[in-house]
Amino acid sequence: MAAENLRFDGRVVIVTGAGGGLGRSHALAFGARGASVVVNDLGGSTTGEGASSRAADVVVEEIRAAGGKAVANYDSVLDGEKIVETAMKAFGRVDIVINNAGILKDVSFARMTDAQWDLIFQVHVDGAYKVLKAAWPIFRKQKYGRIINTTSAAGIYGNFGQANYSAAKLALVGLTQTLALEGKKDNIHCNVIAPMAASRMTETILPPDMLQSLKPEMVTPLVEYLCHEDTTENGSIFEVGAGFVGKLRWERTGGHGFAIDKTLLPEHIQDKWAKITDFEDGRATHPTTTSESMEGIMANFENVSVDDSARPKVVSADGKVDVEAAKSLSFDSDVFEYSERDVILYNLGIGAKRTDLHLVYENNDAFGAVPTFGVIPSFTAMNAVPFGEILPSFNPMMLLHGEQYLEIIKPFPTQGKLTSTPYVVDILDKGKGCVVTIGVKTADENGDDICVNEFTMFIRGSGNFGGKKEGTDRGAATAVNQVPSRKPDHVVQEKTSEDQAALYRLSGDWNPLHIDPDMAAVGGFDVPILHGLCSFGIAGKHIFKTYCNNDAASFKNIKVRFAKTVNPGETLETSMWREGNKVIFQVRSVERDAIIISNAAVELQGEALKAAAAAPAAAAAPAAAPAGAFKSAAAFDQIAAGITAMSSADRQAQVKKIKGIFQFDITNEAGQSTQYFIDLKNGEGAVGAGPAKNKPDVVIAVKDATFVELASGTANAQKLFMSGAIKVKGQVMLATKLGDVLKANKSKL
Ligand SMILES: CCCCCCC[C@@H](O)CC(=O)SCCNC(=O)CCNC(=O)[C@H](O)C(C)(C)COP(=O)(O)OP(=O)(O)OC[C@H]1O[C@@H](n2cnc3c(N)ncnc32)[C@H](O)[C@@H]1OP(=O)(O)O
Repeated sequence: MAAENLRFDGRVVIVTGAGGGLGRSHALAFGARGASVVVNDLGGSTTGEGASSRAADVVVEEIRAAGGKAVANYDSVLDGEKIVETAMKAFGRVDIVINNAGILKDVSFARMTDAQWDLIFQVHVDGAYKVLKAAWPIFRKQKYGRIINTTSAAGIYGNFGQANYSAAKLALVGLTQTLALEGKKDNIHCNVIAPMAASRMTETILPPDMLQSLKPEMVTPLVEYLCHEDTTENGSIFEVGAGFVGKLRWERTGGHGFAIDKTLLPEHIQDKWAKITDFEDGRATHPTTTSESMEGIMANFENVSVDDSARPKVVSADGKVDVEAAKSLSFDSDVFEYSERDVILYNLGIGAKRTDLHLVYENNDAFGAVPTFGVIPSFTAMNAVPFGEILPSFNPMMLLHGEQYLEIIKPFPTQGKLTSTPYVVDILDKGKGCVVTIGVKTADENGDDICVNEFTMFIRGSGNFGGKKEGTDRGAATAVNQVPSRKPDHVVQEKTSEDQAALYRLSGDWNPLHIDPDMAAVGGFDVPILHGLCSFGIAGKHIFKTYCNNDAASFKNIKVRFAKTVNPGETLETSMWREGNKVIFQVRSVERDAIIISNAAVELQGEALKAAAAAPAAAAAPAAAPAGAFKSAAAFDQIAAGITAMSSADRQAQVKKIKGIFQFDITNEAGQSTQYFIDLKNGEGAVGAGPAKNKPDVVIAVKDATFVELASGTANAQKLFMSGAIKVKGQVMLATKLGDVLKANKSKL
């Protein structure tokens, strides 16, 4: 139990409406702690009818019986000066005013009369004013005063049937905050409480057991604390009841500043509504004064935009595009705040499996985003670009993502707040369409650049506006990245899910083209197509795993061209060729045998580059091979890649055409020789020492009679062959032709 050292000896307190409920509780408490109390109560009903001296007298008696000092006052609060006069006559001073008196006239606004409105304002607002107006000169003169006004949750939040009461109660908040400012220099403090307590005013609306826990005595201690001479709190709002005490403050969103020299239309407000109302974007503030409130508005005084005469006009009346004018435009930045959940959602959106713990489990030591995540923070920044103003014609449903370049400056943290700023890089006229490239710079919380993107959009049917056809050379961002003529060094296949676009869009690209069949039809597609950036992420993930050992610091940049659309559910095959510090790649839709990503490359750096430099280059001269083995690792790899690259469905299709048999004589280290073969007859693979059905169709190596399956063990099999541990005595025979991939490699064996 805390020592009761907050005393009010020598202080004089006026408590209005002190005949019962909260007022009585306040009066008794102050009386018990040494204050002289003026117990004011008109003795009317909760709705303001009648008057009697009894209620105040009873409380005065209670205080006196407990050894305290008190006098009664029966005046209406509208006669505030008489209440103050009572205090001055009885005790010679006033130190504290508790404006507690109040009545209700609840009725729906539709049925409310002027009298009901006026009466509530009179008792609550005028009454508080009258008492304070009389006490104020005394407070100022004695350089001391403490005031508590009583508001209500109904005033702060509104309450059905209490339009009059809500309005009056919130008026008391404004009164409090202004008196706090005006009284401060004279040591007059004013606070306002929104109590929830059982009283004559609440007993009709709350159930009895609830009323029991809402004792007025659970509110009064806050009033006592705020009124003590040592308390400095001033101008604050508190919610209090049933033992809970909390302070309230205002919160304002970061908002949006519109240019002050342009006509502001409701449509502009509509466009920015999400930003205007966003409390979660990290820009919200808690103004406590009118000057803090004005700061946002004052800052906008300088928000002079380029108006029609000053702003560079990008598209002329005859539809010509001034690219330099477009480049000179600046656009709003966008803040992207993300958590580990967003990282996981992105990784899942580009096909991460539940077993890829480093991509889907936040507690995994290597947890992080696939580096292609770098497109996500910048994506929404493009919303600030008025495509309609900078392009000759713009129909979002005719927009296709054409190319993407992403340069990673720093690996992405697994959570953070990033700011992205868009700018126009180029606008080209390709005849069939207009090609616009938007750059986006993204910075971390320290203001350091973390990545740069270039989004190239192809707007079909918007070309032929007399613009330039060729863009500038921007190095890796515009590199053509032709694939080498040799077979790929690595091939990875991944079947996308039918639901891939539905999942990927949750990472921020809400374009209906990818989900809504009707919108897809407007764009000329049979079904909603997959996001370009989803295929981009899937391919990036393949390279990240194959060449970077999932180390984000090894991934410098990536550039792709989206050559054809992809439907969710298709199998994507990424073929990769290492050329110096680049991994050139392309992505094929296996089902349609169509290249869907072309002109693509990832530049490596750091560990991945060192590892790649140390590894035998795919195009290097064949290594000296042990007798009987494949002539080079590359030759083996190419065969392996060729076979393993085929999906099961594809293999079935291939073998229907070829009916080929691979046959091997393989001698193990003990010199035992066995003939093995792969039978690709009739669409089924079989492996073993004799024809057998229903066995894997890609097993071609053996050590000590243990099969090594190429689909999962290419590197292992290669090592065994190259080390000479397994000797191929005879030669790989092709009984008949074995499809494009194997046929092309025959000569290399
Ligand atoms: C608002 C905020 C922004 C939001 C951004 C992203 C929103 C996303 O939701 C949208 C998407 O994800 S759409 C899905 C991904 N993209 C695709 O599927 C596009 C696939 N590509 C195509 O269909 C064709 O390449 C196609 C149609 C693009 C071009 O094919 P063709 O018409 O056959 O063109 P072609 O004759 O081959 O070439 C004509 C000239 O154009 C250049 N070009 C071709 N493909 C390009 C491409 N993908 N990107 C950029 N330029 C391209 C060619 O080089 C050629 O130029 P030139 O005549 O100078 O040689």
